[in-house]
Amino acid sequence: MAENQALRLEAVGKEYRQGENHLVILDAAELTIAPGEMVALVAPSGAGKSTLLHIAGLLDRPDRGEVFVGGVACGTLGDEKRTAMRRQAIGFVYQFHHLLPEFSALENVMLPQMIAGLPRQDAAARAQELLDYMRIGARSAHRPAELSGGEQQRVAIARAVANSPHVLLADEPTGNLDPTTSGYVFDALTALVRQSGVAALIATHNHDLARRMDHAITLDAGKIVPFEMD
Ligand SMILES: Nc1ncnc2c1ncn2[C@@H]1O[C@H](COP(=O)(O)OP(=O)(O)OP(=O)(O)O)[C@@H](O)[C@H]1O
Repeated sequence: MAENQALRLEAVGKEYRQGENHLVILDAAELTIAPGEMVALVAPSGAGKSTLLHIAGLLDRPDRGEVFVGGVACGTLGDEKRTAMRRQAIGFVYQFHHLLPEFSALENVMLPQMIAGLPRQDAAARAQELLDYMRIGARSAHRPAELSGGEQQRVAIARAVANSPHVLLADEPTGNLDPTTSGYVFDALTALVRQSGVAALIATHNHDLARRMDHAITLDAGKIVPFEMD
């Protein structure tokens, strides 16, 4: 891949048709995110934020254009290869942690690695390392219900990068936290992105967080354009 392109959207188009209605969500949209770069996606409700994240995350296919993940063109991949690519090369973080309640923090971070075929011991070592990095290593035996909201979200972030993905997609990753906790979790997320070299696209309505990223973008009539903050 081009050194500076962990995620690239090239001339991406997406429309929804419902009866007479014809909704253009993405129109020749262009986006490139380099390894270790953080891009804020700040878009009003209904502008197409989820559509963009789903297309970048290979959960949905564009009508036109191409998505490159780690330099690989994903448009022509069959369903099985896309799923494998999604599991290996893309990490997701949501507003709510979606951790598995019956497993410990460590096991939650081990699981995606074991699904990818890593031996249990190696997965455990990597999971502990990531939890330590997220400053939650001492809580690795706790189940999600025994963790605070900020701690749960740290585990979810560690899980998202467990397979060393090229791309991290996050949808309001601190949206459920109070401002102080949100700031701490965002600090940990930033350190992890910089250290791991994952390319991060982070949807947020929080302008303070958006300001702390490398760029902020928004959607305007289907185009991806810079978001101007006041
Ligand atoms: N499968 C679909 N069929 C028809 N219209 C859809 C479909 N999915 C989304 N839309 C419409 O496309 C537009 C963009 O949807 P999307 O979910 O991407 O918005 P969003 O920016 O993520 O909004 P929010 O922040 O409220 O979740 C909306 O007007 C939505 O109603």
